[in-house]
Amino acid sequence: MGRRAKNKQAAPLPIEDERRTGKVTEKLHNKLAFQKIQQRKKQQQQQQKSRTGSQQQGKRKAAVAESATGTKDAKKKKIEKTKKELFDSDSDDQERPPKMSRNNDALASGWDNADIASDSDDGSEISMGSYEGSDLSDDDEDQSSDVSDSGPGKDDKPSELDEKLPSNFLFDSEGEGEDEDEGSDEEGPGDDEYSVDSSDIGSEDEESGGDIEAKSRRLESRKREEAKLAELELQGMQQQEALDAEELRFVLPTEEMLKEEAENPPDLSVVSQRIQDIINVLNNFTKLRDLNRSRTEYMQQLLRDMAYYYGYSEYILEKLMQLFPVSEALEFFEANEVPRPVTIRTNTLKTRRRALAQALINRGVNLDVIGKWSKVGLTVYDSSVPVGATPEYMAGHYMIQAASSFLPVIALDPQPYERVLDMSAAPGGKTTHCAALMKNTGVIFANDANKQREKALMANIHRMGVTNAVVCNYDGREFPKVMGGFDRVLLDAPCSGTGVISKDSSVKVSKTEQDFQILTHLQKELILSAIDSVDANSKTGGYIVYSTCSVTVEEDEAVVDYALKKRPNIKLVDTGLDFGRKGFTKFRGQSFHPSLHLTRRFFAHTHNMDGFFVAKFQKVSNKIPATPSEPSAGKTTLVVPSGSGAKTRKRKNKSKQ
Ligand SMILES: C[S@@+](CC[C@H](N)C(=O)[O-])C[C@H]1O[C@@H](n2cnc3c(N)ncnc32)[C@H](O)[C@@H]1O
Repeated sequence: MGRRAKNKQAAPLPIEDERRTGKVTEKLHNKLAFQKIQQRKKQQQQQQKSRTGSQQQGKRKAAVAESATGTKDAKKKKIEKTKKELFDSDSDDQERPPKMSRNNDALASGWDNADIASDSDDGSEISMGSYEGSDLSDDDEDQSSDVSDSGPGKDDKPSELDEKLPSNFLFDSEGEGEDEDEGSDEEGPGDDEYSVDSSDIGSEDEESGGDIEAKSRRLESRKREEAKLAELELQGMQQQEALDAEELRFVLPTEEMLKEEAENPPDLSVVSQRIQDIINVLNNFTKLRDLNRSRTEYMQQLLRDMAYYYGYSEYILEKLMQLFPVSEALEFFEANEVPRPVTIRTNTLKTRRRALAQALINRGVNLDVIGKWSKVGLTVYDSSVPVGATPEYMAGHYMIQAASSFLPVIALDPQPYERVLDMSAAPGGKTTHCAALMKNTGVIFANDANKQREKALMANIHRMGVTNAVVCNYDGREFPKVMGGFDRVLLDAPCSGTGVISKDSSVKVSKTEQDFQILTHLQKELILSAIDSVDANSKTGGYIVYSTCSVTVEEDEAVVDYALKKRPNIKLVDTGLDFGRKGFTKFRGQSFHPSLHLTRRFFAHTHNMDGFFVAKFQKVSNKIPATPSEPSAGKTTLVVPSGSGAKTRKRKNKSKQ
């Protein structure tokens, strides 16, 4: 009791004193334990690094891929593992051969401490230097056995290692609870001071009630020690996570650096890496951000870098970025750099797909069907002959047509003997498709405001053997005054062409804010004309299809939403296309009619076809309710596509070309 009382009063020694005296107190014990954990982690990391080589990118990706929940899971697992290790080390102790004396137990514990100390990089190693190189991290059990085999028992001759131990080492390090610290410097080891773990309970000494009490206290002390170790382990893991996060943290370039970059543009590979880094940060912003920079700043840098890397104006790039989460935006822009597969549509007015495929294969064309969604499409993989100049092409057996261009006609679903208007028809890919579906019956009014482009329209009509088309040249907004009462109207509207950038890269830089204003205004006027040109009482139809080869919301959902508001006598219906993304019902603070989900969006990176938008309306009444003023300007606008994009020019009201 006296010793206990004395030890109770002893305040924990400062670490420096501990080093000097070689005493291992609770504080140092914990410190050393923590250092040991850190050391192990370093070793594991080094091993990991040598396995993964210098692929920093991969590591970053993996780290980013480890989402918040993933990280939590890993943390949980680590904690479980730590607990298990602790438990196992208990088991190890318990599995010691019964012949091991308490001295040996104590020495074994001393080894634990020596191990911890050996990982320390401070002066305390001096007293434990002899244990360096004894990596106990994985071999506690072995070393315990060694001790049991050859280590000093109470009556044994001390081994060389044992001699190097500070005389009080075992007692202090084991008896760390205040009641537990029975060993003292002066008195040296006695039976009572030796560390006893749970395996001792039930041993030869159990007859003594005092012993049991002491053992029980030691057991509790041991548990406390384990809990502390677990806590240290957790702290270690948290610190490691913080270090990892620090490593992944991406610091934005300063203003000076950006100025320097403006004068000497950086290598594209540097910009590409920075794009990836910023996306990583944005995907795990709380953890990886530079605390002095806002999300907006990261976004701005990302926009600048992506615009530079992919060659877009920042205006267009930002507009397109808004459609996707950042990492998907990257896929979108990447897909725009790759040409889409060449696709052709069989002209069923002249041939069948099987016969056409055979004829082309015989000419050295490598092709396949386009997909389940079309019975007339073929994808051309490669060809030893130009597919735009084969005898089959000249004979009008097929049209070279983008896969996405099939979609509005499938949605329109024109029927034989109907009266159909193709409001913006040139150069006629969709007109000739309609004619084929109508089996050259009924009538298609193939209109386009651009006379020049109508030459190609007429050429295609002739080549494809279409005999039910009437070509006309009106501004679409003049319908239905020119004529109306159609069963179906297709408005494949003039647009910015942001869905076909892989074909016409000029869109990346040519479109301005003003262009979008003019285009959307025109689209809104045209869509109302298209709706007004349909007969709601058509026996077979009463449908309008609006499509664009643009993916911007202002040209797509916003125009459709506008039409729904202006013409309550229409409703959106299913397009009949069983793939494609649903249109937006909400976008950047804008809310559209809930039925907008019936519209369909197509993207190169998700559907391997040009970006496209399709909406199908049904007209339920011919009465146009009175609505607020429509967006009619004092002048008409003709949008002339150049390639796939569109150029805008104004002309005086009503003056035809
Ligand atoms: C996307 S292209 C049509 C492509 C066509 N549907 C096809 O599949 O071959 C848009 C067309 O709208 C025409 N256009 C532009 N402004 C117009 C207007 N006010 N009225 C009618 N057509 C217009 C352009 O000349 C252009 O040919």
